Amino acid sequence: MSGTLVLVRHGQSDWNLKNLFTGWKDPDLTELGIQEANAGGAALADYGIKFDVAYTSALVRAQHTLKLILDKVGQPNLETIRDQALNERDYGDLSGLNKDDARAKWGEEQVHVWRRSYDVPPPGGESLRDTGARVWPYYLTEILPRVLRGEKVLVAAHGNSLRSLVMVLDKLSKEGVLALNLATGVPMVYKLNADSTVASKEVLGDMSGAH
Ligand SMILES: O=C(O)[C@H](O)COP(=O)(O)O
Repeated sequence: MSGTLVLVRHGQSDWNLKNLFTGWKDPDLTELGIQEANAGGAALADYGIKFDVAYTSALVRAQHTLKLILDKVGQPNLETIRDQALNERDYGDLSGLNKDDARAKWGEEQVHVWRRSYDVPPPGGESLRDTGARVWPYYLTEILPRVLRGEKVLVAAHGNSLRSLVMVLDKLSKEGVLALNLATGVPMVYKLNADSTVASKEVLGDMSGAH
């Protein structure tokens, strides 16, 4: 057994609440999002984990979530690395549009394909494959070596940047990833084998509400 990798999607953002495509836009957390981040931190505190390092994106909703979690686990000054490689998928021309308006304009199926498929990008944006093409190399070169050295690593990021990682860790197919949704603020605790494969996965909360 090597180290521990904890992945958590940011809490609800202001644009999540307004049902707007967000991508690389930079809204902060709502009051509910703050509560969700605190709940995720409390679950990790109850789990009894102490982290060696934390990673997050260049976007404030993930950075704020991370700060709240670190406060809850009693590590407010933990080494934290921010990198845009962990940013949410770029939603391109859809950024800022209401998701229901988009469904009315382009149809339910087309919007679902843009949001959840593996290799179909939204107009002017990134597909999940495009997102993974920046997330996975960053994970391999920066994060995984520290986990394999036995460190406990926390990553606070986004629904789709984390879906691109979870897809590989959980060995999901292109078809399987269509149904993968990550709830806001719910930590996923991975223990890895020496060969970087997943030894165990624990979800510290209710992932069923994810959509
Ligand atoms: O970027 C966004 O709009 C959200 O963070 C994720 O959106 P999605 O769940 O529609 O992919």
